[in-house]
Amino acid sequence: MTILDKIVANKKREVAAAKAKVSYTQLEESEYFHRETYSFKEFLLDENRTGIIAEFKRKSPSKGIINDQVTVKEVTTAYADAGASALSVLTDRNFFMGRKADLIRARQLNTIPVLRKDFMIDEYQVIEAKALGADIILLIAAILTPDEIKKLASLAKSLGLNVLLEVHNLEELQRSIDPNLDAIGVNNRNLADFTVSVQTSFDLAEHIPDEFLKISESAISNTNVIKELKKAGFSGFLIGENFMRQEDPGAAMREFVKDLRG
Ligand SMILES: O=C(O)c1ccccc1NCC(=O)[C@H](O)[C@H](O)COP(=O)(O)O
Repeated sequence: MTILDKIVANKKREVAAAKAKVSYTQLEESEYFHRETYSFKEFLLDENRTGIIAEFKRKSPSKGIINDQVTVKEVTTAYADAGASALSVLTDRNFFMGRKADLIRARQLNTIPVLRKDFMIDEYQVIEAKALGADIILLIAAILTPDEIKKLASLAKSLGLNVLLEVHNLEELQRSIDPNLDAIGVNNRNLADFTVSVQTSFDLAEHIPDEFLKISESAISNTNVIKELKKAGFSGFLIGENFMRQEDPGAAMREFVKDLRG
């Protein structure tokens, strides 16, 4: 069983428990359920911002604990001040030490798009994402069929959410493209064996149709890579560990952005 299989098996149990605890009606009564979401595209292409989707990530299966000493408040507000185009907040508890409450907190404190970073396998989670205050959901091609992607993406769009599809290779990309997607993210981390290579983004860039925003995800740790990715057509850069492993992730992002704008 791969780690991804374990995450999905656990997620099925988690979603069943969440459904038993909070009904669809209760989700729809949330203060955020009827809010108008921020446009991912508008923030990513805003030249006053950086294209960086800055992630709040305490722990990961590949690295263990990264940073469990900082708060959502100090980190996400500093990320936004440093020029993040969007925030990514992990809500998976077992494998990433994330919490749904982290997403609510990030929403309360910030006025830029927030991505619910989780393993979406069920329509309930999409509705829940809207209720928690998310603007963007992530669909991971490696764990979904093309029909599931279509169904989840179409539900998300009907709720005003932006949809980011994550792929790791050409086969996943070609079988998963759907008109309801806003952005396609190339994950530079192989989720089966955790090896990382930014070359994956460069290799897939030309295969992503131009109507989708192109995002490069994971293992980005220097600004020269971002400059090269921009030349290859990427407008979004998802960065987690590079900032979160520092004592002050917000300050780390500020320095990074200074260098990027250099
Ligand atoms: O990060 C992991 O170890 C991981 C393992 C299994 C599934 C997903 C995983 N990460 C999710 C992500 O996509 C990253 O958190 C995100 O792209 C940021 O990556 P990084 O900048 O390398 O922290």
